[in-house]
Amino acid sequence: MLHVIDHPLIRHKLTVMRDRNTGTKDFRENLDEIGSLMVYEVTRDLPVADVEIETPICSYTAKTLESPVVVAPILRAGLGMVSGILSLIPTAKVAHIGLYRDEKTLEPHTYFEKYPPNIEEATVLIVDPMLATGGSANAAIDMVKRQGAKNIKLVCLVGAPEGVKAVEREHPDVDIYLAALDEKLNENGYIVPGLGDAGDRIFGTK
Ligand SMILES: O=P(O)(O)OC[C@H]1O[C@H](OP(=O)(O)OP(=O)(O)O)[C@H](O)[C@@H]1O
Ligand SMILES: O=c1cc[nH]c(=O)[nH]1
Ligand SMILES: [Mg+2]
Repeated sequence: MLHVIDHPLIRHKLTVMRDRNTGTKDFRENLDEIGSLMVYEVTRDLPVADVEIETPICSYTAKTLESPVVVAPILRAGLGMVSGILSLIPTAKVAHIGLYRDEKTLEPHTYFEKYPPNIEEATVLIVDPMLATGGSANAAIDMVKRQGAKNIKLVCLVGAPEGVKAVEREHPDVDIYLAALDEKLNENGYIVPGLGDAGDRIFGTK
């Protein structure tokens, strides 16, 4: 299921990121802030469990998060969303999924993976600013499923309809969260209007 998280603050910050004149510092800061704003909606349906506590006044059956959360950024660009998410879920563990998209074939290639233990019980948030053809997201979901993860959400900033369809087709059990659903992909596989190459803009590599 696709959720587009439409909020004036997210729209405003995304506009700053889309602007070609925005430099690395402001691009990073806005990505971080949007990550925080999105995670509030993304975690809305996390399961909670009863816990017995003593307030200063009385005994009380309160609620606590039932299962751990793992944040799994797709390198490199996904790293730019991690600190914003951890600011709201500071106890989350972090997995790393190293993937790059071949510039010509647009096929994803894996170069690194590292996971915290007990990922089977966790809610896994795969994060990447860009969902273009969906090849990288599908590969990342395959990878975490191979580790035993069952409860997976995909959190991206900007998605193309092509990428959304590809993930919905291969992984109908994975909810997709976007800050914006853009128009299309161009002939080079870039999202239109998009925000360019997220990794290069975050890390200043172009
Ligand atoms: O949906 P897709 O067609 O697979 O494209 C999206 C992927 O491309 C970008 O990564 P890139 O390969 O540029 O790596 P980088 O983050 O290291 O720049 C982006 O961050 C996604 O991971
Ligand atoms: O528009 C796009 C598509 C893939 N990767 C990006 O960083 N941007
Ligand atoms: Mg890139």
